[in-house]
Amino acid sequence: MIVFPNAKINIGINITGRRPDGYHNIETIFYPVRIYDALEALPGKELRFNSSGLAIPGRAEDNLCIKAYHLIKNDHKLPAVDIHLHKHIPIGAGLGGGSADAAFFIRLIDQQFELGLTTEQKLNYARQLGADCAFFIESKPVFAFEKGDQFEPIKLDLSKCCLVLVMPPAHVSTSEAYRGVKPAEVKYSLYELINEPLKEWRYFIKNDFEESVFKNHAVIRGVKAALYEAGAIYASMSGSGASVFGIFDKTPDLSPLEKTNQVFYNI
Ligand SMILES: C[C@](O)(CO)[C@H](O)COP(=O)(O)OP(=O)(O)OC[C@H]1O[C@@H](n2ccc(N)nc2=O)[C@H](O)[C@@H]1O
Ligand SMILES: Nc1ncnc2c1ncn2[C@@H]1O[C@H](COP(=O)(O)OP(=O)(O)OP(=O)(O)O)[C@@H](O)[C@H]1O
Repeated sequence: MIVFPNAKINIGINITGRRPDGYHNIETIFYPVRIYDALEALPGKELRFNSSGLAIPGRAEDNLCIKAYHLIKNDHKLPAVDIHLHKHIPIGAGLGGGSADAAFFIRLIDQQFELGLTTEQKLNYARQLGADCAFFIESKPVFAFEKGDQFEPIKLDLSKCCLVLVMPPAHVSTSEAYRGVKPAEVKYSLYELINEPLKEWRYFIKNDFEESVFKNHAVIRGVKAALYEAGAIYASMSGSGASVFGIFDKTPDLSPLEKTNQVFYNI
């Protein structure tokens, strides 16, 4: 069976507090976008993982798909599987690529081997693999809170807009990005702010990582500014960076950015 894990963007992130488990409480809007990996798993002689496309840092046995396999195998009888991942979602981008692979792997194993997992069971496996992972079990627009793995569905449809994503030549570590932010309670929740008209978002909806990440990576700040100059209605870094998305009412001309960045149109 083959599945196509998609990336996400975060529209706003408020980091509201530190948790006793070392993580942070956040609020964010997750929105699925059309940048995909391809992931195949077939019953095999032994558990194997290989990949093509973008090089994935780290050892194959630490890949989140392998971790997901072991997690499910603790509770269910599973045959060995031969996994192939074609990696296309930029890594270290704030697009949740690794988390998407893990969640789609859980979905694939459930279907292929008819485990009959409930959504709640799949969410529980995903939550053990990473904070972003649970979102990809359903991969629908949601307001997320606590660690970013509890959800409230929202009605948000940007399909009439042109979404553009720019990946600059920079890499941001998620844990380092969290260390750079001083958590603060918010007066108005993103759950309400997201209902404001799109043209107002730039004045109210912020990503708390931007301030400290922009200090260390001027190139990312520059990309956001360039998107507004090109006519974006709203632009923001996604997650802890380094990618930046822009929402436009028509396809912008970003050819100057294409010289030094990877640009994805109509995501
Ligand atoms: C920045 C976001 O992408 C926004 O959606 C996520 O919060 C990050 O999610 P993720 O990459 O799946 O995060 P994990 O792999 O679970 O954790 C990586 C590191 O980020 C920090 N972390 C993550 C999530 C969270 N709510 N609080 C944290 O402090 C922790 O230091 C953790 O060691
Ligand atoms: N299937 C995978 N694809 C990509 N990275 C993976 C995968 N499995 C494990 N990893 C590890 O996770 C790290 C980055 O993961 P990912 O691509 O999710 O980060 P990101 O784009 O910064 O997303 P986010 O911060 O939103 O979770 C890589 O450095 C790699 O070592």
